Amino acid sequence: MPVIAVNTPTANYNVVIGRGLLPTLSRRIAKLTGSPSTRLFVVTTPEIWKLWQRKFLASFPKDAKPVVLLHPSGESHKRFAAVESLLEHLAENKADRDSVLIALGGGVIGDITGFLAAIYMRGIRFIQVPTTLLAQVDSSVGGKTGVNLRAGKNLVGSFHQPLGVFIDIDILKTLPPAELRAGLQESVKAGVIRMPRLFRYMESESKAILKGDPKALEKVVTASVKMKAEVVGIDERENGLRMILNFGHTLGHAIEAATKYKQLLHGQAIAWGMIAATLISVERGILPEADAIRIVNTVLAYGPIPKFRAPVQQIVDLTGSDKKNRSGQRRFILPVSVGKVEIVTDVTEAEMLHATEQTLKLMQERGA
Ligand SMILES: NC(=O)c1ccc[n+]([C@@H]2O[C@H](COP(=O)([O-])OP(=O)(O)OC[C@H]3O[C@@H](n4cnc5c(N)ncnc54)[C@H](O)[C@@H]3O)[C@@H](O)[C@H]2O)c1
Ligand SMILES: O=C(O)C(=O)C[C@@H](O)[C@H](O)[C@H](O)COP(=O)(O)O
Ligand SMILES: [Zn+2]
Repeated sequence: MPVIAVNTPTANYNVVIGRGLLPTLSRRIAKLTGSPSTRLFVVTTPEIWKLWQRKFLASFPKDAKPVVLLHPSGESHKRFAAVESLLEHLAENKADRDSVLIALGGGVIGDITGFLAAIYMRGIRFIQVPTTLLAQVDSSVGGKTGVNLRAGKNLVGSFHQPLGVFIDIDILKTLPPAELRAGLQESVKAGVIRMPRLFRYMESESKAILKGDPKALEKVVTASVKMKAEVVGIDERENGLRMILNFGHTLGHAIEAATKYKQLLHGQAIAWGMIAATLISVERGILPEADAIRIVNTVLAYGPIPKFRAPVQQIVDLTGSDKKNRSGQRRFILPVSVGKVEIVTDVTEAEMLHATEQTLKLMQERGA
């Protein structure tokens, strides 16, 4: 069973990856918290709870069942209002500084629960049990937590590392195919930015991966987590290297905001942004065309990316709210080969508009 250590200046924890982990959680969590009597609070969505509560609760003794807080599904619910109401529930249920929150869900639940843990009583512990592929390969690791504002994605939040991450590949069995694909697109990102081996694997094995073969998924998850653990270990608070994890996000996040978080899944918006960034690299002559073709084809192999409605100029304007910006300068992560990217600050508005239009055209041509 792969165990990947994450070591940052503020925390050391393990990401455990395997099959059949869910029914063994109670023992594992007690080991982490140091006491079987720690009060546990699970934050999850009604859909996930309905599907997985029996397996999740199986290992907890009758008198030590976690308190369950349900939060509605979807990116449009990753909002401050939800945080306030969940905090009230924690207080009503007498959560204290020794209590531990468990995020049982995708990235939305993980980001919200991590944020609750970061601010409730000025900070308590939390554990990630990611249930989407996207959360398993990316959002459950690294301690970025928070919510969206109308002006942009994740504009409020905190860095707060989990106590541990338990990834059960079996839980992906019930994940809708579009969610699986969107998660796989964030894994292609991991390959493009720093893991050419993962990229090649995803390029050649897309059939098995898309079928949901657990062995193939475990490989993808393990490689993606390894890459992320290494990056956040070097740069926990995104002062430099960690920005590479934002490949595809400058325009991707802008599209999510422009479409009010309702038309595309996060992974789909990022897939779109990765293609646009790849086209900028080609136009600049910093990425060989052959590599660009491989990147675009592999991103789209895990597609399609649904059509969305938003004015191109508005998308470009919204990149102005990106957290990577400094002194008004937009930052882009541009591929220079498969497995290597550069962080640049001089992409012009004209380049952004052109790449956005080119990407829209390409999508039309591919019927994506
Ligand atoms: N913190 C980070 O580092 C980080 C990294 C990447 C993405 N994110 C954030 O993650 C979010 C996207 O996360 P996501 O793609 O997991 O989406 P999500 O959390 O919205 O989950 C997707 C949907 O799948 C359902 N679902 C989850 N697990 C299921 C299962 N096993 N079976 C059936 N249904 C299931 C959920 O109820 C939900 O409807 C975005 O808000 C993004 O900004 C954060
Ligand atoms: O962990 C990171 O760092 C990332 O950038 C991972 C991204 O995939 C993720 O979408 C993250 O939530 C983006 O964070 P933001 O700080 O750019 O809002
Ligand atoms: Zn992302």
